[in-house]
Amino acid sequence: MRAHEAGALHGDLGNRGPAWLRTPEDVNALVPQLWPRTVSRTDAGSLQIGGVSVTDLAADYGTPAYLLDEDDLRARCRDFAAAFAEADVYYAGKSFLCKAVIRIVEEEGLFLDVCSGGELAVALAAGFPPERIGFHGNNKSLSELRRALDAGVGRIVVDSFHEIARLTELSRESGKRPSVLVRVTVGVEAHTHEFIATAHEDQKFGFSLAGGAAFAACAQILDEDVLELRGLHSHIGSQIFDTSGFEVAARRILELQAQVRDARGVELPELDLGGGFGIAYTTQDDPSTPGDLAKRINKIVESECELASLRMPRLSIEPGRAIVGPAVFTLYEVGTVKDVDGIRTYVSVDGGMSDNIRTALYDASYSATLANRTSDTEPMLARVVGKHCESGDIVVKDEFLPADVQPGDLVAVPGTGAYCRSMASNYNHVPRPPVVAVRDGAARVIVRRETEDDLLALDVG
Ligand SMILES: Cc1ncc(COP(=O)(O)O)c(C=O)c1O
Ligand SMILES: N[C@@H](CCCC[NH3+])C(=O)O
Repeated sequence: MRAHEAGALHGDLGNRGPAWLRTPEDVNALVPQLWPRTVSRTDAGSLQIGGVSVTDLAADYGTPAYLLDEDDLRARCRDFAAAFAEADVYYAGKSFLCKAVIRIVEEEGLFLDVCSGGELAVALAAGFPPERIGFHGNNKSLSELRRALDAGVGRIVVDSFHEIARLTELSRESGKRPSVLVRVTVGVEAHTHEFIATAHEDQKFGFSLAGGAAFAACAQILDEDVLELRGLHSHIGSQIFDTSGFEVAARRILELQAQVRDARGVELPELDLGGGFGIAYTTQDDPSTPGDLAKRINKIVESECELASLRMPRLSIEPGRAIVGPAVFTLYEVGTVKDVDGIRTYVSVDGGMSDNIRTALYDASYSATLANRTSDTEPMLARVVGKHCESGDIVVKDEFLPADVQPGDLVAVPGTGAYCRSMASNYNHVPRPPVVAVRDGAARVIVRRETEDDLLALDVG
C-alpha cells in the first residue's frame, strides 16, 4: 500500500510545503524560484534545460549527472556584478570550482576566492588572472602561502598569528609585499545551521573582535610593516536569509576600522563582508535579490562610515552558493520504489550522499520532481534516498511525487550547484558524477564522470 493511501501523511509535512503541492497538476509544475531559468517541460512532459531534454541528456551522459544551465550561471554573475557595481564580487570557488566555470566567472567580470592550494592550482590552470584572486583559509601551509606569493595573488585573508608569522617570513625571504586583509570574528550568531555559521565567538575562523585579537593582528602587521594591510574581512556564515546579521557585522567591523584609524592614524582602504546569501531549496525559501542585498549592505556601510567619519572603503563580497547553487540540478534515475507499511515510500536513486552530502550533514531540505514525464496519478509522500549503505543517505527528506513513479523514471533535484560536486566523495567506491553544461540546444561535459579506473588509479598497493 502506498503511504498516501494509508492516510499516513506525516505531521512534519506541515513544515514541508504549502498544501497546493498535493494535487497532480502542482506536482508536475515547476516552481520558478527553484529552477535554473531555461528549465521548462517539453510538450511530451520531459524537463528540458538549455533547449535539451533531460531524457536525451540521460541517454548521452548517463545518470546521476549535474546539469548546469550556463545562461543561468552567467546571468547570476551579471546580476551580482551589476547590483554591486561599486564593489568587487569574488566568486567563492569552494561552492563549485572547475576550469570552465572559472572562465565563465572571469568573462562575466568577477574576482575569485580560493581557499586551498588545490583551488589555487585549478584557478591558475584555467588562466584566471592571479591579481584578481583572494586566498582564504584558517590553516594555510607555508607551501600554499609560498605558491600564492609566487603566483602573485591579489590578496591574502590572514586568519591567525601563526599565518602572519609564516607570511612575514616568506615576504622577507622573497622581497615581496603581499596585500592582506585581517579576518575578524565579529561575534554574530547567524541564523543558519551551526556547522555553517562562522562569526560567533567560539569557532575556528578569524581573529576575535571582542577579545582584542583582531586589533592586535592589525597592530602587529602595521608595526612589522612587511605585509600591506589593506583592510578587514568578515564572513558570518552561509545560507543566510536574515540580512540583519550582515548589518551587525558591518557595524562592528567598521568600529574596529575606526579604532585602527584612531590608534594608528591609518584608514584601511578595503572592506570585505564575505558571502553567505541564501538560496531557495524549497518553496518555503524566499531569498533576497542581489539588488536588495546591495542596497541594504551599501546603506549600512555608508551610514556607519558617516557616523565614524571614515572614508568609504572599497567594498567586496564573496558569494558562492547564490551564484552557482540555483544554476544546477542533479538528474538521477530511479532504481527501486519501496512502500514501508504505510509509513512512507522510499524512492531509491542511483546516487546519494556521495554526490550530495548536505542533507546528511546539515539536515538540509531539498525538492524533487519527476523529470522524464508528467503524471496524472495522485501525489504520494516520498523520501528520495541514495544507494549508499547508510540509513542517513537521504537526498530529499519529504517530497510529493506522483504515485506511479517507477524504476527507470528520472528524478531531478534542483539547487545542487553549490557544495554538492565540491563536497562529493567516493564513498562505497561510487564514481562521482559528471558536470554537463547546457546552452542554446548544445551540451558539453565540463567535468567528466569518474570511472572505476580512476578509483583504482590511486590504489597502488
Ligand atoms: C570566507 C568565505 N567566503 C565566502 C564563502 C561563500 O559562502 P556562500 O557560498 O554561502 O556565499 C564562504 C563559505 O561559507 C567562506 O567561508
Ligand atoms: N558547505 C556548506 C557551506 C559552508 C561553506 C564554507 N564556509 C554548505 O553546504 O552549505
